[in-house]
Amino acid sequence: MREIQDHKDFSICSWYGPFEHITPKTVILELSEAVLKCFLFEEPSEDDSSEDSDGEETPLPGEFKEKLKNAFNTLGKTVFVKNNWHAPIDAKMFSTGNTLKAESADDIKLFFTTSTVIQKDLFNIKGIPFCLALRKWISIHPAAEFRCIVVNDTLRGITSRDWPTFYAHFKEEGSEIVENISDFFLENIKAKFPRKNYVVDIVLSYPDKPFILDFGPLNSRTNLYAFSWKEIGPLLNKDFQDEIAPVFRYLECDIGIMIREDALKKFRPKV
Ligand SMILES: Nc1ncnc2c1ncn2[C@@H]1O[C@H](COP(=O)(O)OP(=O)(O)OP(=O)(O)O)[C@@H](O)[C@H]1O
Repeated sequence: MREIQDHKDFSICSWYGPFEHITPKTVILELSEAVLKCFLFEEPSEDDSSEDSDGEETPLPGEFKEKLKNAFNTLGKTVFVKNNWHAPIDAKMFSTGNTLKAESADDIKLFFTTSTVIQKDLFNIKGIPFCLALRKWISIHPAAEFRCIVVNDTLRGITSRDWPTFYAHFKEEGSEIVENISDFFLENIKAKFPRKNYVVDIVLSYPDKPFILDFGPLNSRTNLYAFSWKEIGPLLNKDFQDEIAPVFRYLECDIGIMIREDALKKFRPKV
C-alpha cells in the first residue's frame, strides 16, 4: 500500500507540474500497452499466444515516433531520458561516449531495453501508468549535485551526490552552500511537496538559480551517500524544532584512493 503511494508521489508525472518552473524542461509521454511492449527486453511468454510475441523486436508505432520527434524538437537535439522514477544509469555502457545522451528514438529504446533498473520497474510495478520522461540535456558538474534529506518537512541533511570525492571548495563555501539550498528549499519546496519525509536532489550551479533534479522516497533502501539510514531512520519518529539547521556532510580532506569506512567515520559530523 505504502509502495503504491510512493510510486504515485515520486513519479515525475505527479511532481513535474507543480515544480515545472524549477526543474529542467521535460516532455512526458504516457506509454500505452502497445508502446510499452516495445520497451520491454523480452516479450512476456507465459500464456501469451498472440501472434506478435515471437521474441522479435517490436517496432515503435509511427504515431509514438512522431511524438518523440516533436519532443526532441522541443528540447533540443539531445535529451536525458527516464521512466516515472529512474534513469537507465546502468545502460550507460551501451551508449556512445559513455553518457546517457539520447539523440534518437533508437537511443531511448536501447537505454530502456538494456537497463536492468528500468526493466525491473516495467515488470514489477503495477497499477501506475508508465511514462517516458524526456528531459532537456544539461551539463551538470558532479560537485554541483546535492542529495537533500527532508524529515518531517524539515531539511536535515545535505550531501554531495559525488560521495566520497574530495572537493576543496566544500569547506570554504560550505555555509554558502547550506544557505543557498536552505533558502531554495524554504521558498520552493517545503509544504509544497505532498510528503513529509523524502529526498530531493538539488543542483547549485552559479550564477544560475538552483534547480530540482528529482524527488525520491526516504527509506532504508535510499542511497543517502555520506549519511546512513542508521542515523537518519530514528529521526523520523522524533519531534524536533522546526528551525533546526541542516548538516552538510562532505569529505573534509583528500584521504586518497583507498577509502576505508573507519576513515570516513572520522569526518562525519553528528546529525
Ligand atoms: N537533464 C539532465 N541532463 C543531464 N544529466 C542529467 C539530467 N538529469 C539527471 N542527470 C544526471 O543523471 C544522474 C541520474 O539522474 P537521476 O537522479 O534523475 O536518476 P535516478 O535514476 O532517479 O537516480 P537515483 O535512483 O540515484 O535517485 C544525475 O545524478 C545527473 O548527474
